[in-house]
Amino acid sequence: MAKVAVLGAGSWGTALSIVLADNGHDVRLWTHRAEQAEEINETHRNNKYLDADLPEGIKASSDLEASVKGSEAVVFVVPTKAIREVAKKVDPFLEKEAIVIHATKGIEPKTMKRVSEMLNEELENYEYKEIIVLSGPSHAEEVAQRQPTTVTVSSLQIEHAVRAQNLFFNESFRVYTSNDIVGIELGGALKNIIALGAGVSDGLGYGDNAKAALITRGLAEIARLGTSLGANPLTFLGLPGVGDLIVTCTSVHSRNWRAGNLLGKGDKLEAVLEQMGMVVEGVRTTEAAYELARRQNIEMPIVDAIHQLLFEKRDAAEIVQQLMTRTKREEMDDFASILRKDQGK
Ligand SMILES: NC(=O)C1=CN([C@@H]2O[C@H](COP(=O)(O)OP(=O)(O)OC[C@H]3O[C@@H](n4cnc5c(N)ncnc54)[C@H](OP(=O)(O)O)[C@@H]3O)[C@@H](O)[C@H]2O)C=CC1
Ligand SMILES: O=C(CO)COP(=O)(O)O
Repeated sequence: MAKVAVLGAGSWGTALSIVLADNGHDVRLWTHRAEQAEEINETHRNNKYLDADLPEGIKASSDLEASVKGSEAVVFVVPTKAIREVAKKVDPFLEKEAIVIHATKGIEPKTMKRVSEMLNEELENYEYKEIIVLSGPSHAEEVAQRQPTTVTVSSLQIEHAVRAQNLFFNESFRVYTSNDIVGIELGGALKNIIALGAGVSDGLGYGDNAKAALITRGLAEIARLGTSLGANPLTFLGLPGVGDLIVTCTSVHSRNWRAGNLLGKGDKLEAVLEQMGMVVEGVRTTEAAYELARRQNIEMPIVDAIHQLLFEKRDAAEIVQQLMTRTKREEMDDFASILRKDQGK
């Protein structure tokens, strides 16, 4: 069994630590707050973030060097905005034999970089092709209860993805592999924007028809942008694509859905984020996707609408009206263009 360092003691870092400890691994759950490490080690719980008893195999620590030293795998699970800071801090201690995995879902505003690209820039000894992402429809709350969950791990070097698959795979946590890291990271990050929209729709009092429309047309936007950036269009029909989109748009566990729901009910963004107390990745990813869509010259009306709501202080009901009254068009236009692109036409 391996020593594994999990960097980030929020809800997802804690849930992934449970999976690893269930598999018999010796888990170091690193937090930047010493008092949180003490609390976890004394109570075997991480109450602020997850309602679960933690297995004995998890030891929390605020000592980064001790956490990663001798680890066979290092798993980054801090929010996107903290990735560079934590990667810079951990770089001097990383041993080349360790595989680097991340389970963070976001795109960096301004640089428009995916998390694996940010890690590649910050970690001296790792090549881009070695970095692994873990993503899929997986709310921490259900993983902690060992409810059946499926995710995908991806790396350009498939043997790295297989090592991650072996590390996490168990009877309630089924892990697939893929080499489409671009599609998998984009699917996981962009669905958060659509989940904000699904929450807004519910907050406004709209029903299942509206939500199904958002999910379906949201998937078309994600696939259009993703394909323009080199992703395999089929990835968006998989777990880290439509799978994660469904779970995030329809679950009360989703922080993005919950934040959107409060916005739809009329609360202000700053108040909503303060109230959440956990990361709502879709907000910063909206900034990045809005710019990416312009750079790639891709039409993304739902992303534009969420951008207007979050950053241009537009009224939610007005934005829905604007989406509904866009120019008439043929439904499968976007898919036809994705297929043509995939076939090199
Ligand atoms: N929750 C889930 O079900 C899932 C989440 N994800 C993704 O995982 C990532 C992490 O999310 P999640 O765990 O839910 O977020 P949470 O908000 O639950 O926790 C974030 C954690 O990161 C810590 N943190 C924040 N900034 C820093 C920093 N600069 N240095 C060190 N630690 C820091 C926080 O510390 P502090 O307590 O001090 O604020 C906290 O422990 C996100 O990208 C999310 O999209 C992916 C799949 C499922
Ligand atoms: O990515 C997730 C589930 O797969 C978690 O989504 P939220 O961050 O919206 O809770």
